[in-house]
Order: sequence, then structure tokens, then C-alpha cells
Amino acid sequence: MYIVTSAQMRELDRRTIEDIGIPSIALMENAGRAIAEEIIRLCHRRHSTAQETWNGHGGNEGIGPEKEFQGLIRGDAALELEHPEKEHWLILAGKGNNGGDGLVAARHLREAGIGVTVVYALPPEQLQGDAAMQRDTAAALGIPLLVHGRDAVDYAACTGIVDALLGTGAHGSPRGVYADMIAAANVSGKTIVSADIPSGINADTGEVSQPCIAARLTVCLAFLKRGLTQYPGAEAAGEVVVRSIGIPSELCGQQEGLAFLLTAGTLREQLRVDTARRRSPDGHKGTYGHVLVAAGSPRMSGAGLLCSRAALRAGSGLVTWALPAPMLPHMAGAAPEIMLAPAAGGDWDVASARAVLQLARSRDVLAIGPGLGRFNGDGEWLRTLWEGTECQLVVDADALNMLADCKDYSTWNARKTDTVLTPHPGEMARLAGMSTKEIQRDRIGAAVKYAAAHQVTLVLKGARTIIAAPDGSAYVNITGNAGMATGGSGDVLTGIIAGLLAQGFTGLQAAAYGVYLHGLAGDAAAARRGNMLSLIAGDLIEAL
Ligand SMILES: NC(=O)C1=CN([C@@H]2O[C@H](COP(=O)(O)OP(=O)(O)OC[C@H]3O[C@@H](n4cnc5c(N)ncnc54)[C@H](O)[C@@H]3O)[C@@H](O)[C@H]2O)[C@H](O)CC1
Ligand SMILES: [K+]
Repeated sequence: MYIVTSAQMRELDRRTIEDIGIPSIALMENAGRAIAEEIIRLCHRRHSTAQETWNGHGGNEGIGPEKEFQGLIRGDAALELEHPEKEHWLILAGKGNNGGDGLVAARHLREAGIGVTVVYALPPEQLQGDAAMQRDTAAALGIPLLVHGRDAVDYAACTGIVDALLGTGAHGSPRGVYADMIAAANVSGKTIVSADIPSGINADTGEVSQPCIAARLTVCLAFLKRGLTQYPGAEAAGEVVVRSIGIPSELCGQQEGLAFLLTAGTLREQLRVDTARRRSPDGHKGTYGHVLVAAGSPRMSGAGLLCSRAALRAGSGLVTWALPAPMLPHMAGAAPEIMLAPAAGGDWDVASARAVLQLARSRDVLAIGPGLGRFNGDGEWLRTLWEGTECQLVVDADALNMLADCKDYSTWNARKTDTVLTPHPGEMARLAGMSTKEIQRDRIGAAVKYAAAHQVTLVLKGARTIIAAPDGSAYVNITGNAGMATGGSGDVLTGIIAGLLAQGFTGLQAAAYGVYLHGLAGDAAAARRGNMLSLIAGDLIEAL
């Protein structure tokens, strides 16, 4: 599924109208109709949960000829509701095309027998173009209208509210009457369905203004908007349904710098990951790659262990864990499947880079960082491995902080194989020289910019993890849960990505597939436990 910015959406809109010849009013009709259909679907669900109260009174199923005709003659099921008279919706209409969509929805809801009242944010004379046409149509049908500020609006009396105040044409926080209406809608406690995006969110970043509509459902038009995928926007949007409105998807596919929702379909079709791939019957441990993990330190030994075990569970044929020699006796019994290689005398030091480099020569992947700690000369240590290894590289945790301190790293010799960086927002902030708040404000933007500038695959972790590719494309993950916010979870992800790289996936494939599987493992582990609260990183490995 494509994810677009509002600028991309405007361009797609323009090309559909100008190059393909679909009139804008037809797109608006499709948009409004889709919104009405989704509202009716929502009402169906609401009514069916309240069914007990009406039991015995509903429908005439199975009575006489009605039954005979079933399947032969059908009505417009998408716009049918058994008791439409129980519903009365307020349509809050802004003066732009988002308002126009709302007016079309009002007309279709009315047609379904649902009571509707339009509440204009501004005097309706101010509407222009397609939206003005919808205003006139609604008036011709006698749809009741109110104007904010001129008429009293009883929000408490309705059964639901359509938020068609601001769409992708919004700039900055909602001002004036828009802010007042958003606040009133939220305070009413009524079910709110947003047209395209909740009024008050930034469609590109997911930032929310004060106030911002808190929607139960957002009917996103044409293509998913970036801001609906990232928190806090994702929270404000509620459930999101994307409805096509007639804009050809191949036009979208031609856009530069697209983002995608990371689904099983995206993995297979967009990223060419064979998710059903089987091990060949005559394969041996060497067939499935060899990961070298350089991680852990005497005070954080678990990080290296989690990372190494995850690499094995992700399917790597062999895993060697390079670690400081004094840790070896303590780790020897911890995971018999992992080979241990002493790479430093006491603790990690700059000289140990040679030992790791030597070990990496015969390995397919090097994963560095989890639990490593910082030490004198660690920048030089990292540079030696960055420039000296020919295998694929995954850089995490402290190794990312080392990288952030090496301000000149873009002048280092370019790596010949794929490099995957896996920062959490704090590490990302240090890498990009920004604050964590700035990173979180526009996560997709920050990830895309960094990956393209440094020609790496970047995994920006956190709820709705982003995988950004060197070519400027990005993927947004939706698997996983809040229980995964626990120590060691990131070490497991690094191991999974390394384990996938070892089996021949590219950096982008391994990063995307790894993030997806890591989240699925979290969901499976939470389901197995019956709760997410008690999830620990080791559970993720077991769930793989
Ligand atoms: N995707 C498509 O191809 C289609 C989308 N449709 C819908 O159109 C909106 C975008 O419409 P647009 O007219 O460009 O802008 P808006 O309706 O979002 O609002 C612009 C309107 O609001 C004023 N304004 C802007 N920012 C603020 C603010 N912060 N506070 C107060 N007022 C603000 C501005 O002056 C304008 O007057 C899209 O989201 C879809 O819903 C089409 O209907 C179908 C094709
Ligand atoms: K809206």
C-alpha cells in the first residue's frame, strides 16, 4: 500500500484531472460516497452490538417472496441500514474541498435515510469551485444547514459527526472557527468520522495541533497519508480505511520518494522477499551463512547473547560471537549453539578491531554494537571495521553513538556491501545532529533524508518503525506492540536482521523483513502470554 505526502497527493490529483481527464467533481463524488459507505458500515457495527434491545423486531428475512428474490434482485447494500432513522449526523464542513467531500457524504447519507445537518465553518457563500457546487446541490435537496457562529449547534443531540473541516490543504494549527468546532466536536463525546485526515493533524508528519480531532474512524482518500501512520497522528485518526476514488494507482507508482506500508504483500511484491522460502533439502549449515556478532561487555553481556541467539533463530547457519576474553567462561554454557571467539584482552579496546577484522574475513555478516559500551579510540575501532570489512554490516547501539561522534564519517572509504543502521530515536538524533523531539516530529522525513544522504539502509525504531532505503523510498511497519518496549528488544532485532542478511537477503530486504518478523514475534509472544506487559526480549526469540 502506497503512502504519500500532501504534495504528492496534490500532484496525483492534478495529473488525474489534467492528463487522464477524470473531472475533479467525479473524484469528489467518489470520495464523499466512500465516506458515506464507511459511516454506514460503522453504524451497522454499532447497531449489531446493541442488537439485544431490538431482538425480535428486526427485518423480514425469510418471509414469502422477499426470500425468493434474494440473490436475484438486490438493493445498494453499501448504503443500506436497517434502522437509519436512529441516526442523525452532523457534517462539519470547511470551505475547501475537504468540506466538499463532506457535503457529498451528507447527500448519500440522506439517501440512505439517515438524518443529516450540515454545519458550515464559514458562511457558505465563501465556498468555491467543486465545493460550491456541492453546497448548491445540498441546498437544492433541502438538506438542513447551520452556520457556525450564526446558529446554535446542538452537538449533543446527534449520533455522529463527520469531520470535513480541513484536509490536505491545511496549513498550520487550525485557526479561529475551525479550532472552536474541533474542540466542540471532541467535547461532545460523539463518534467522529474524519474525511481524509483528522482536522488538526499534519498530513505529512503526524504531528497534532491543539486542538485536533480525535476520530473513531478516518476514511483516507485515494492513498494513505504519511501523517496517519506515525504517532501521535495515528492515535488521532483512530481506525483508518483507505478508499480509492478513481486516481489510477500506476500514477502513484511513478512518484519519486514513495513510502509503503510494510505488509506481507509489500514484502513479496515490492521488496521481492520470498516469505515462503524453504531450506533446500540438501543444504548444510554453511548454506545459510555465518554471522559474526561483536557485542556485549562485562557489564552488558546479555546484549551480545540476545543478538547472537536471535541471529540463529532467524535462520543463520552459524553464529560466532566475538567478545572480551574474560567474559568467555561465563558465557560458555549460556548458548551451546553459538561459537565464542575472544577478541579483546580485558574489555573492548582500539586494538581489538584487528581481531574482529580477522574473524570477519570468513563471515558473511558483521553485527556490531549491542552492549559494547564506549572506550578510548572507539571511533578508530569503528572506522577500521567500517572500511576494512567486505561483508554486510549491521550497526546498532553504542556503535551508532561512535558513528555519531565521527563527524567526518561520510569521507570514509565507501562500503562495498550493504550497511544497515538501526537507531532508536535518541541514537538517530545524535547521528543527525538534531534533538530527539525534532526526529520524532517528522520520523519518515528524518529517516529518508539520512538514508539517502549516507547511502545506508536505516531502521528508525519506535512505534511504527521506519525502514528507509538509500534510493529515498521508505517502509512503515505496523506489526508489534507496546510490550516490546523492553530492554534487549533492539538487540534481538539486530540479530534477526544479521541472520537474514547471512541467508542472502539484501540490506533493504533484511531490514524490512527483519522489522516485520520482529513485530510479529512480539505479537505472537504477547498472545501466548495473554498480555503484552510482561513481555521480555527473550520471549521474542522464542516466538520467532
Ligand atoms: N485526493 C484528491 O485527489 C482529492 C481530494 N479531495 C479532498 O480535498 C482535500 C484538500 O482540499 P483543499 O481544498 O486543497 O484543502 P482543504 O479542504 O484541506 O482546506 C483548505 C481550506 O482551509 C483553509 N485553511 C488551511 N489551513 C487552515 C488552518 N490551519 N486553519 C483554518 N483554515 C485553514 C484554507 O484557507 C482553505 O480555504 C483533501 O483532503 C480531500 O478531502 C477532493 O475532494 C477529491 C480529490
Ligand atoms: K478532515
